[in-house]
Amino acid sequence: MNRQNVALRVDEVSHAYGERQALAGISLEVQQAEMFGLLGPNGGGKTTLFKILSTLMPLTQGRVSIFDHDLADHAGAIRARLGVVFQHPSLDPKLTVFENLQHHGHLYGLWGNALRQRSLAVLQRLGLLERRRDLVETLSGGLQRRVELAKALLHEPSILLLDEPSTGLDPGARLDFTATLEELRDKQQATILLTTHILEEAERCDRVGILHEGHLVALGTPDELKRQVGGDVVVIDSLEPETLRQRIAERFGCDPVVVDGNVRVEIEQGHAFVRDVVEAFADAIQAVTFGKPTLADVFIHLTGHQLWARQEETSA
Ligand SMILES: Nc1ncnc2c1ncn2[C@@H]1O[C@H](COP(=O)(O)OP(=O)(O)OP(=O)(O)O)[C@@H](O)[C@H]1O
Repeated sequence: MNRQNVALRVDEVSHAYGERQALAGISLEVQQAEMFGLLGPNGGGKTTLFKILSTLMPLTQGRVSIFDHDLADHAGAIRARLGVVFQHPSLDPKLTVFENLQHHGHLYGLWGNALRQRSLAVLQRLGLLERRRDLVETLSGGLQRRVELAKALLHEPSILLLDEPSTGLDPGARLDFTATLEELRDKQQATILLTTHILEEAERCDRVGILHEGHLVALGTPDELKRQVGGDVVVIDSLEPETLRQRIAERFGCDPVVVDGNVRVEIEQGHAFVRDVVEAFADAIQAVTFGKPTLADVFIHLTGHQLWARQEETSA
């Protein structure tokens, strides 16, 4: 990694809420013009780290620097260089898109023609110019998120921090929003750090850090992380998973595990294994799925747990 181009450096950051250790010695770097995703299940520590980085919560242990400004000493200077999109809506629904931007601009000391020109430029960049006179409450969820982004960009920040930006968006709007972020990275050289528990969003980041119980359990490009999982992933639904797990281990000399009531095998040549396992244990198998590893498989591989509960998977 080129240390010259580091935009954000997190060094051994820990945080405890009373007895509960929410972050345990997190270190990572985000490069300029990189889109970095912090992926993790609920409770992993994403929001805690996000709050520290966005200066909402004091840093109690470790170091954070943003463009070589130390967070502990220069929180004010850092705040001016951050564009933050929070998980919860921060727009006034009864105002127009343009009015929302004007109010936000005033908070950053922008006024008059300069603010107007900058608002129009940001709206243009995000494809919102035509909608500037619309009340925010009349916009779709996806468009409202884009207005949040416009707000965050108004003071021309050096780094964008986004907390679960696509939560609540339908898959189409989510793809659209991620494409907007990619465009900002590619055309404006924007540095982006986002938290997410949505796989598709993490897959499109340049690099991903996986947070689990306050620890950074993996860090790398999505492809690098997926290569940590050996071969293909076969998941077998069985009424007696533990018995089947043992029988498969004995018969095939592999190392299956039971995760959430399913037998899970990481194996090369998964398609051939599926054929063989079904032939060998047809009586004990309800269903089999097989595929290339995803980041969810990386998480299981590293922690032995699912990234999220089943019902969230379908509704996310
Ligand atoms: N204000 C608080 N007081 C006490 N414990 C807290 C507080 N905020 C968070 N925690 C705990 O710290 C741990 C990390 O929480 P955090 O909100 O950072 O995780 P997260 O990955 O952002 O999860 P989520 O996606 O649910 O927001 C969790 O165990 C959580 O219960």
